[in-house]
Amino acid sequence: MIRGIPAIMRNPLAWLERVVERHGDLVAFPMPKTPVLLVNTPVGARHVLQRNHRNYTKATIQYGALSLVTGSGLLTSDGEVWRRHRRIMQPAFHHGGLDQVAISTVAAGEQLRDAWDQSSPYAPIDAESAIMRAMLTVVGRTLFADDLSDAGSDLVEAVDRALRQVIARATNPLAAGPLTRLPTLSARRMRSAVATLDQVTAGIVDRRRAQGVKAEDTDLLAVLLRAAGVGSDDAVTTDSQPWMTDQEIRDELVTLVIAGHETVASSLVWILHLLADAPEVQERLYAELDHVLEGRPPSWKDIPALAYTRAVVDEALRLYPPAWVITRRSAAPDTIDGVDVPEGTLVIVSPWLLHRSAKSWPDPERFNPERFLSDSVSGPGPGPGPGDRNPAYLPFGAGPRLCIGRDFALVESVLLLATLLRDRAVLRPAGVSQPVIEALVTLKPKHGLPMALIPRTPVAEPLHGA
Ligand code: HEM
Repeated sequence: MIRGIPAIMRNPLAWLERVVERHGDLVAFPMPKTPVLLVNTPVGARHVLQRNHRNYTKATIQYGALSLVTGSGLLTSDGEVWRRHRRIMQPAFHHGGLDQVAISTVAAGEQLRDAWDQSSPYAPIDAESAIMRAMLTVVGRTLFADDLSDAGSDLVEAVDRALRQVIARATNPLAAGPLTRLPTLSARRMRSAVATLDQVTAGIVDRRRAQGVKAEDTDLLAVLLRAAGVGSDDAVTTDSQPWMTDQEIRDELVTLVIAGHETVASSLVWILHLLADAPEVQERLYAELDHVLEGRPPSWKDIPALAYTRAVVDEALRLYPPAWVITRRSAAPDTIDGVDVPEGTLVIVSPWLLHRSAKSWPDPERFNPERFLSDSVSGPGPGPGPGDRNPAYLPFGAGPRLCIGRDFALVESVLLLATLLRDRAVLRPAGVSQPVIEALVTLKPKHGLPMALIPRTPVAEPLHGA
């Protein structure tokens, strides 16, 4: 594996594909100090993430590198700290708050349409950076009750800089450990990006402390501040100690800024890319949007009727899972799918591989939303869709560490897509080449994604079954 480091760093997705092609679905790497096991069977992946999750921690290179930016937020922490934080934060992700997510998403989508319209008549804009900023404003409004639009560009840029350093360290074990403390250019870049994140999150907290936390506030920041003893007599405490320190609040805000906008933006960008090359999927999607919305902006209550839109989102998450690799470390010896796993093994599960395996998906490379269409009459709302029945489908992970923002992300994705395309068509401009995938913390198009949104006439054909 050490000899393979340049290849991993150059193109980790191609490297993973080559490994399973040559060595099968359970691959043990002969590493001198740390045993490493790539697990590419649905049963094995679910064993690690779900069935025997207690034996698998996040003490991995991937999460160690990420924690240099997020500290011990929900994504990177383990054990008692993780359990306490998840319990405190879960209510802010309750379904009751999703209508606010819907309102903010549609508002951000309308702004995005304006940006497209203002670029000299229907010229392309870089969908990647525009969607990234839009999703950041949704996170700001819904989770922190704050307007992040002014800080947007700085924040997006700081997150990008920080995460590039994270991935450089995570894909190159030589860059981890004591080397991270050397005053290299990369370390300086990381420090300056983290300083920007610190500054923006401190600003969010200061503004909210000054404004006060009301008993009826249910946004995430209110929940965190209450746990730190702010704004109410019944603050969540144990032995008169607040449940959260200022540092813990900072770590969770940075975690949510990163986990909450970059992932959703990544999935939306790949949806536009896939749609641009699939006229028949566009046609069916537009037929549903015309039928349900009749040209008006969507709202929360339209979601159950937007079943095909949701299937497009699910299928894009299959082909381009933003979290393309998930790692764990075994705490005690175990057996995965018949393979012995010594204590301390670094286990790698890749949704990218599992989602494109011909053993689990017929015609796996094809963009075919139909495979996710529900048989149910009411259509899917937020929450698990029919695709979740396939054990090889893990875009949001599995088990107790399942993404806390899954329903939040699905509402955002369905409604942003519906807002953008309710009377527009997405088009890859002539001369713009296919994007090159860059596997960073999420999957990104290497040089952005220039796309045009052009007005379209309503689809004449009635929707099948409508
Ligand atoms: C399409 C969008 C998203 C995808 C594909 C995604 C994917 C994932 C995955 C795979 C995990 C599990 C990682 C592991 O097991 O190691 C995860 C965890 C997490 N996600 Fe997401 N996520 C998305 C959106 C969001 C959003 C919108 C938020 C917040 C608003 C969020 C916050 C988190 C947090 C805090 C965790 C850690 C949960 C825990 O361990 O308790 N994610 N996400």
